[in-house]
Amino acid sequence: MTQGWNARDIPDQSGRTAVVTGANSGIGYITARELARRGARVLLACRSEARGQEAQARLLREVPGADAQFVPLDLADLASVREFAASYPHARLDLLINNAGVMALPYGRTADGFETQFGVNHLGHFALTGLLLPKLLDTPGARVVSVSSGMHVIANIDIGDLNSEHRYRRWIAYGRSKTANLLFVHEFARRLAAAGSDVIAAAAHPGYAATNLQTAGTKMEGRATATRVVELGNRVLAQPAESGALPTLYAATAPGVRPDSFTGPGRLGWRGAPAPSWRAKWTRHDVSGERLWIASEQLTGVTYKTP
Ligand SMILES: NC(=O)c1ccc[n+]([C@@H]2O[C@H](COP(=O)([O-])OP(=O)(O)OC[C@H]3O[C@@H](n4cnc5c(N)ncnc54)[C@H](O)[C@@H]3O)[C@@H](O)[C@H]2O)c1
Repeated sequence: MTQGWNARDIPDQSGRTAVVTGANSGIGYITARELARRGARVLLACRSEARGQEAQARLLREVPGADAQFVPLDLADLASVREFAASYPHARLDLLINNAGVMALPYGRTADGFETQFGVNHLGHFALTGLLLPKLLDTPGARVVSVSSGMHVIANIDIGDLNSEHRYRRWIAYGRSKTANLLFVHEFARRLAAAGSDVIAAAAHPGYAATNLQTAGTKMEGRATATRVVELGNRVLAQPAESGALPTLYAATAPGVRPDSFTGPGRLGWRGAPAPSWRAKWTRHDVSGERLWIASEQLTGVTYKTP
């Protein structure tokens, strides 16, 4: 069914409004650009003003006449998330693409004291989605796509140590944050169905795509050799960000996408056309999903108001 699906297959998005987090680079930028190319109004929700403005200018060069605007959003700061949601200017929100992410960083904390990977990849998006939920519920056919990763398979969440305070292993923390993305989608989809809402919560996995993601940590630590090795891997093994964005674009726009589905990069698991992706059993665990949800509400102070 998804055989050979590519960006040309994105249905017309005229009249639709999309928010893409982390839209200044990599998969987020391509996602924003292709949605805009199909006629969507796109808000580029980015942390850095300079990079956000640059991305907006680049997008307008690449898609002349596009309706694309940078809006500041720092997912590592709940005040910024609240400000973004409170000043959201449009009546409708058709697509919320929870794409921004960080990977394998040295231990750090967000402005609110959460471990950075859990805080940005999961909690920031949890708060953002909850605060924008009234707009999503008011928009027929709205979808929320969370960009997870095949790397979720390396770690289940540890509900007793969500901020990795007892022990921090950077890759495990990344895997946990990506499991949290999938558990969030699972529990959100369950809650939406129970409320009789037609909002679709789905997840995507880009495969291995050459972006800034892989070198952010090594650059932060000044590890030049490691950075070069990772860059070589990106050149030789990875697919371009254009291909990495396809599962997200598919989950966001293709007809027939199911709630709580996980679209990945095809049979090989790391590149190829969008297809249903394998996911670890623990990402569909109802009790875990509910526990993570309750903890996320407590940590962020954001309570979801489903009808
Ligand atoms: N590239 C891959 O191979 C790959 C594989 C699996 C999953 N992913 C996922 O894809 C998503 C996109 O990553 P990418 O590969 O395009 O990397 P990228 O580094 O190019 O993009 C990540 C984006 O997130 C933004 N971001 C980081 N911290 C933020 C914050 N505090 N507030 C707002 N924005 C913030 C960055 O500025 C950047 O724009 C991530 O969620 C990542 O985990 C990527």
